[in-house]
Amino acid sequence: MPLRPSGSRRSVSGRTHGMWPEAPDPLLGHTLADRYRLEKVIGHGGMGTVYRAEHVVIRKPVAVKVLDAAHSERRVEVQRFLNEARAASKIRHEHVVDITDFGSTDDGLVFLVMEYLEGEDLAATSDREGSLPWRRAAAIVLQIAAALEAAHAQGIIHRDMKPENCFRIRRGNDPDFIKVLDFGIAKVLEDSEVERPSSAGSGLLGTPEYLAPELIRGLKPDARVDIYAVGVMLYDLLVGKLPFAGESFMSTLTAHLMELPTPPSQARPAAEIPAALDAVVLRALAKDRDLRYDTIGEFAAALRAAIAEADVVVAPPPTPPPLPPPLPEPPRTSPRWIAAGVVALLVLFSAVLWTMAKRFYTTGQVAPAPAAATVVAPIAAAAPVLAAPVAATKVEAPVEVAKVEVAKAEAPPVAAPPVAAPPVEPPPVEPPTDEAPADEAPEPATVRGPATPKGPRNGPAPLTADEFAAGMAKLGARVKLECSRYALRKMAVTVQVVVGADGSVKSAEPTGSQAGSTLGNCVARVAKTALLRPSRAKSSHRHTFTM
Ligand SMILES: Nc1ncnc2c1ncn2[C@@H]1O[C@H](COP(=O)(O)OP(=O)(O)OP(=O)(O)O)[C@@H](O)[C@H]1O
Repeated sequence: MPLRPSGSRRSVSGRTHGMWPEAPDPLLGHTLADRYRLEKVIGHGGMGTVYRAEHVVIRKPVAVKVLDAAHSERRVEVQRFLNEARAASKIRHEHVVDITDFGSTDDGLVFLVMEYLEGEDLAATSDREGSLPWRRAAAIVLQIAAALEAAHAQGIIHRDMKPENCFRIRRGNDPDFIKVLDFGIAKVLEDSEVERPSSAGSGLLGTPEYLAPELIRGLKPDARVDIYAVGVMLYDLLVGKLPFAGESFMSTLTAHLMELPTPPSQARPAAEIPAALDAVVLRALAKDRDLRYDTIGEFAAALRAAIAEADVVVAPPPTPPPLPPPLPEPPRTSPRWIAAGVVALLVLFSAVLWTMAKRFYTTGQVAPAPAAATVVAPIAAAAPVLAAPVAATKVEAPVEVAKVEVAKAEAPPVAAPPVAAPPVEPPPVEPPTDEAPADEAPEPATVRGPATPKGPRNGPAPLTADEFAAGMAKLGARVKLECSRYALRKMAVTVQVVVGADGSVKSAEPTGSQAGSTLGNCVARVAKTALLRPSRAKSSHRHTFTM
C-alpha cells in the first residue's frame, strides 16, 4: 500500500481512478436481495465498494458493502467473509457499527449491510483539526478501546485498526461518538490469496503505519496487535504526527522495529500532556508485545487512571487533627440590654411607689401593691437575663437612651444565663457509614455529648463534606465529556460515594432515577477515579453532577 502523502491520513481507501471520468457504477439503482436499493457510492475499500442504500420495505437508510468480484469468485473466501460477518454482527456494542444483514445474491454478489453512519472518519477529523486536546483524544480512544474489548471478548481481533476505520458521529450532545468499522474483515483477509492494495506487494496485511512489530516479524497475531495500533492512533491524535512514519514503506516498517518514539509530551510540549498519559502511550507501543498491556481492558483502565491522576485533587499533607471547636462565647449582656433592664426596674419601682403613694394619700396607709404583679409579669418575662447579670454589671447607661431600649427589649429571645463550661476536646467523631451518608450525618464539628478525647491520636481529620464536594467538582468537566452523550442537558445524576481512608474511592453508585442507568453508571465510573485527601476513616458522601 502506498504510504499516505505527508499531511494526509488517507491510505488505502478511495482508489485512484485516473484522469478519466469514472463510468457510473453498474450496481447503482439496483435492488440487492430484493431489499436494498443502492443509491450512491460512499467509497471503495480494499475488499469492495460501500453504497448508501435504502431498505425498500422499512425505508431506512443503510450502508451496504459489496465484495469485489475478485473476492466474490473464491468460494472459500466468501465463506470466511460470511463467517466473520456473522461473528462481527454478534459483537453488539454501542461503539461497534451494527451489522444487520449479510449474504449473497443469485448473481453471486456477496454483501454486508450495516447501519448507515453520518459523520466522518477520524482520519478526516485529524486532517482538518490536527492534534486534539489530550482530554478529547483520550475520550475518543476510550470509546475505541471499549469497542475492541467487546470484540476481543468474542475472539475477534480487528487487525486493521486505523483512523479510517473509526467513524465519528454526533449522538445527542456528543459530537465525538465513535463507531468502529470493519471488524473481522481483516481476519478473513489474512488467508486470502487476493492481495489487498494495502499490502502493496509486501505480503503484509494491514496498514503499515499501524502495524505491530510482531506482524512485521511474521509472528501469529493476537489481540495485542490491536493495542499497538490503538497506541499509534492515540499518539497521532495527541501529537498530530505518527510515531513511526518513514519516507518509504520499508523505512516505516523499520521504524516500528527499531525506533523509540518521542514521548507525546515532548513531541508537543504546548499541549501539556500529562506524564501519566505518556506512559500509557509508550507502553501500548512497546516493541515486545509482552511488555504491552495484556488486554485492551487493561489499557483502557490505565488510560482512565492517567486521566484521573491529572484530575487529582491535590491532597494537602496530612494535617494535625482540628483543635477543639472554640467554646461558645458566654452570651454577653450588652450595655443596651442592661440599660433596658434598669429602666424596666425603674418603671416597675416607680409604678409600685406611685400606687403605694396614691393609696397612702387616699387611704392613709401603705398597702401591699397587688397591681405590681400585673406590671412585673410582662417585664420579667421580657428580661429574664437581668436576674443574674444586672447585679454583676456596672450600668452607666443614661436613662433617656434606656427608655427607647425598653420597648425593644421585649422582642428578641434571650439566651440562658452563661455558665462557664469546662474546656472539652471534641468527642470521637464516628466515621459516616454507607447507611448514613456524611451529607446527612453530623459534621465532625458537631459535638455530641461529653467529650471522649480521641482526635490528635487518631490520624488525619475526617474528610469534610466541603472537601469531598470540591474533589467531585473537579471531575465535572470529565463527567460531561464522557457521559453527556447519554444525557439531556442539565440532567442531574446523584452518586453515593464511599471514600476510603487512603483517599481513593471505594465505591460509587448512581442513586435515585439514574440508579443502574447507562448515564448513572457512566457518571459513577468517572466518580470512582477521584482521589481525595487521606483521612482517619472511610466515609460516605453524596454528590450531584449536572450534565
Ligand atoms: N456504515 C457506514 N456508513 C457510512 N459510511 C461507511 C460505512 N462503512 C464504511 N463507510 C465508508 O465507506 C468507505 C469505504 O469503506 P471500506 O470499509 O470499504 O474501506 P476502508 O476501510 O477505507 O478500506 P479497507 O477495507 O481497505 O480497510 C469509507 O469512506 C468508509 O468511511
